[in-house]
Amino acid sequence: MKVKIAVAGGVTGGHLYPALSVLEFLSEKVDTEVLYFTVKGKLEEKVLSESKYRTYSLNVQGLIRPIYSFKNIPRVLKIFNNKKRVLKKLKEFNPDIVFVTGGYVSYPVGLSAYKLNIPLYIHEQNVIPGLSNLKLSKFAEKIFVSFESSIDYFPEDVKEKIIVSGNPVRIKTKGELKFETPTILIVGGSGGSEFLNELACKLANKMKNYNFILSSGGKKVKCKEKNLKVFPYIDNMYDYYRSISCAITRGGATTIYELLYFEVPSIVIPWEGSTESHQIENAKQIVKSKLGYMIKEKEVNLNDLVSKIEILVQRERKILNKKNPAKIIVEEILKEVKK
Ligand SMILES: CC(=O)N[C@H]1[C@@H](OP(=O)(O)OP(=O)(O)OC[C@H]2O[C@@H](n3ccc(=O)[nH]c3=O)[C@H](O)[C@@H]2O)O[C@H](CO)[C@@H](O)[C@@H]1O
Repeated sequence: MKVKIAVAGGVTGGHLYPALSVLEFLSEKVDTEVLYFTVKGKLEEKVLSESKYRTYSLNVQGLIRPIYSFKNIPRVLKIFNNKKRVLKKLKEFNPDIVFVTGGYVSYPVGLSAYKLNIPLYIHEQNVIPGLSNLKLSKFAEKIFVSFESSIDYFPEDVKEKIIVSGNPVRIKTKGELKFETPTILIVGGSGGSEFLNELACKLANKMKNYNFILSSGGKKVKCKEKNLKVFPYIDNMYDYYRSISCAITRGGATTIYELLYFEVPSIVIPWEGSTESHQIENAKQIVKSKLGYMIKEKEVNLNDLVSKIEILVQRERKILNKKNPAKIIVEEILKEVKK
């Protein structure tokens, strides 16, 4: 059996990695031919250049909020211009299924799938669904969500198509890591966070008996502390999640799901500039599952943070063997293709 699948979802790691996790699982099961719609110059073009998947680059931009801003006119025009290119490419490729994971690139791809009568599956990472996925939900055959509470945000007439699958986790390892000293990972999402970079410096300076690892997103780090190791990006997050004592992160949905999946004791400081403050809703999942704390940026206090870290690092870490949500989505894809 061979599956031809067209995929879109990127610009940030939060949209890209769940899609890649599904493709990895699918390729393990069956012979797979992939066409990935990418956004010019964005993260997915770099990551996918090292993969065996075929790509098709689009020159589109996301919409500025509020939506009815005149600045959006050229952006909407770009989306419309690209729609014709997508439709043509998709028709040529003629996939069995189209799978999108949100972000503005998903919209023209999902809409074209619907026009061409190709089954459309969508995955939403965030508790509050993104605009593209929400608009595409009525055209989709199946809608996968990471969290049960997302269901409330979808229109009534699409709810029967929703499956609470969880968020596909990417398992990429370079080998087991072992830390002698309690180690705290600080990561501000796929693009990094200047706020967390600064906080990492303050914490490393105040907590000399702990090791800190920071994924800076290539953004400036203004200190050189002995107990702070800085990487512009970490490729093998899987290895770190399994071996650290605790994490301090932003509230990106994919990061949040990974923390839940690997049961990492965590402190989440959501980025409040996110659309509709959706990172706050994501972060609440950590509190709900009693895995750690959510602190609003304005309420961050160094002494309070130190005591929270001291509590979290006491928790015992377990190595767990859970079902990857990617498997649930792959099973549904295979059922659809076999129809
Ligand atoms: C600024 C922005 O638009 N943020 C959004 C974006 O976040 P962003 O891309 O920052 O997404 P997430 O925090 O959800 O996910 C980041 C992903 O990158 C990986 N990673 C990160 C750092 C690193 O060094 N190495 C690495 O592999 C993480 O393990 C994770 O898989 O998409 C998310 C999912 O739709 C949204 O919830 C966020 O609000």
